[in-house]
Amino acid sequence: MAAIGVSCRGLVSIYRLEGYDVVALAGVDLDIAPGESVALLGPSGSGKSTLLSVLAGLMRPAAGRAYVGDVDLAKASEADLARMRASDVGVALQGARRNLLPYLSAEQNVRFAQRAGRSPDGLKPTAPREILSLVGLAVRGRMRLKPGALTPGERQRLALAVALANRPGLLLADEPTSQLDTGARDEVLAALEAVRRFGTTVVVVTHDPDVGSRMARTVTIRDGRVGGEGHSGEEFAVVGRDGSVHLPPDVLEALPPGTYLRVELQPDGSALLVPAVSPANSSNGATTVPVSSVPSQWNGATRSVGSSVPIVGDGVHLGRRPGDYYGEDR
Ligand SMILES: Nc1ncnc2c1ncn2[C@@H]1O[C@H](COP(=O)(O)OP(=O)(O)OP(=O)(O)O)[C@@H](O)[C@H]1O
Repeated sequence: MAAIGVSCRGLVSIYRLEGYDVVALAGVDLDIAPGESVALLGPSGSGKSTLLSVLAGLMRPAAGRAYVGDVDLAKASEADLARMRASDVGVALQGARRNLLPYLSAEQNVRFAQRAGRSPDGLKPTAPREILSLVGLAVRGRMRLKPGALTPGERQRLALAVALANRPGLLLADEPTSQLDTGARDEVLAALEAVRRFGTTVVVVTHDPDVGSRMARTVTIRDGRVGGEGHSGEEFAVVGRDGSVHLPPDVLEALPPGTYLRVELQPDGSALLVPAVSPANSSNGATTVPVSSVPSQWNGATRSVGSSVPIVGDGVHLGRRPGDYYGEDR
């Protein structure tokens, strides 16, 4: 199946518990192009796994829009979601063993997943060996082994193979490298890269910054929203639809919540942050936060925004276009 993209606009996701609700996603705006490879990073509890669950069609958006290809996850019928899960989207849950049947060999696990799912377009399923070869497991001796006899890294790659059994256009993997040593982690990363080259969009949740640094794009989720992005190793804050920007953690230390700021647009189109002692007395003691020259991006096209950049917290609005990226001053 051809690679499938993702689009979220103001995506809200809520766990409804007895007596109270937990807002796990609080307005995610995110586009992932078909064939991209993206790592979702962020602190524990920030909403990464919830986002994965929504994209997998396992949880409905409470508000906002989310599309996987042309499937509208808020409006799709249960049958449409089941179809999407069976053929369009492959999911590797956290913990390889949760994805595998312990009494079947590696090859049989893939074959079983093919029977449980549905071959795209009614085509004959791909030979399990071909899928196992994609993740580096098509070695006869290994294909015949049961999950318990494989190494942890091989088990994780088998979990990916099972998720790929029906050749989905989008692979979602939750912490595929957790608890692996460096060698096994690198093999899993190589397998994910092979999957992407094969023409599958890859979205991975990870705590491991090293894993993030090996993916072309990282998206950091903070407090249920997109808090920043990394492209080719460079970090950017992202202007949200409401004009707000998450402060990067190191800037937040210098400008803690509650800090009053003046945001000054410069003639060259850049902007400065000016912390103020108090709004009533902002001319006394105000200092300028130095910011650096960076490009910003809009829909993938790089354009210059000038010699300094704004870094502002919730409630401070920039009046720039939503989705603009700003580099952090380092
Ligand atoms: N089944 C659930 N019931 C209630 N609240 C939940 C449930 N799952 C997650 N949450 C809450 O939703 C928020 C987001 O959790 P989520 O698991 O998506 O974050 P995460 O970034 O994946 O965290 P981690 O990295 O620790 O897995 C957290 O406040 C969490 O406590």
